[in-house]
Amino acid sequence: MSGLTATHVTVRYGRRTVLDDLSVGPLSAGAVSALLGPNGSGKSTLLRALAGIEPSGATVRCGELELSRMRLAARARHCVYLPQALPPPVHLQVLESVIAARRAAAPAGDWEDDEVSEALEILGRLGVDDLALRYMDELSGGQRQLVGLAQALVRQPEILLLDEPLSALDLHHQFAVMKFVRQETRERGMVTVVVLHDLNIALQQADHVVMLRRGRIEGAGDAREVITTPMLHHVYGVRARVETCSRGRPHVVVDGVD
Ligand SMILES: Nc1ncnc2c1ncn2[C@@H]1O[C@H](COP(=O)(O)OP(=O)(O)OP(=O)(O)O)[C@@H](O)[C@H]1O
Repeated sequence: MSGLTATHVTVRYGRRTVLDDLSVGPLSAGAVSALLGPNGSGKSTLLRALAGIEPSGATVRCGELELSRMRLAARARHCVYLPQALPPPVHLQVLESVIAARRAAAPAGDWEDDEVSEALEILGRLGVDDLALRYMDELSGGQRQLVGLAQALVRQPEILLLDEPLSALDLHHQFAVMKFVRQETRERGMVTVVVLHDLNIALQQADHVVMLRRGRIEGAGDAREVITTPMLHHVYGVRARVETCSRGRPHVVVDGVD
C-alpha cells in the first residue's frame, strides 16, 4: 500500500478557520510520521480530519482506498484513531476491553478463534500483560494509555493515528511504546501518524515529520532537516541548538525563550 495523502483540509470552528486548504503527504506506508508544533497549532485537528471525525471537506486517500468517500464505520475499519483524552474507563477487565476492541474491528461472525492469545500478546509486547485481569476503572492514567494503545493495535489497521500517545507514560514506556509502534508499522506496512511534543523522541523515532504553526505547515521531511535552530526559533520562539550526542544522535538543547 502506498502512502496517505490529504488535500484541501479545511476546518472551521465557528467563524475561526483553524486549517485552511492544507495538503499533507504522502505519508509513507511502513513509516512513522510525527505531527509536531506548539500548543494550538492544529495537530489534533489535522489528525481528527485524517480520521474523518472532524468535518474538513478534505480528500483523503491511502493507496487504492478513498477514505473520504467512505462512511465513518467503514473508514474506521481501515483507520484507527486514538484520541489525546481517552474516554472515561468502564468496569471491564483489561483483557475483555482489548478483545472487545478486536471484535469491533471484525465483521460479526468473522472473529478470530485465538483472540485471547492475540490480546495477551499485544499486552505483553507493551509490557502490561500483568494487568490483563485488572479492571479498567482501577488503572492509573499511564496504564490506561498503554491499554488504549493495545486496543488500537489489536485492530490491525492499515492507518494508525495516535494523538500524544506518550503523554502519561514514564521514560521507559515512552521509548518501549515508540519502539513497538515502529516495529508494528514496519512489519505490517501501516501508515502511522503520531502527534508528539518531545522533539528528541521525534528526532530518534520518526521517519518523517510535519511541523505545524498556526494551522500552516512550516516544514515536512526528514526530522534532522526540519528540526533546525531557525525552525525552532520561528515555530516555538526558543533559542535552541541541535547537538550531536556522544552516540552520534541529534539532540535538541534549549538555551532560552524569547
Ligand atoms: N472544539 C473546538 N472548538 C473551538 N476551537 C477549537 C476546538 N478544538 C480546537 N480548537 C482550536 O483550534 C486550534 C487548534 O487546536 P488543536 O487542538 O488542533 O491544537 P494542537 O496543536 O493539537 O494543540 P495541543 O498541542 O495544545 O494539544 C486551537 O486554537 C484551539 O483552541
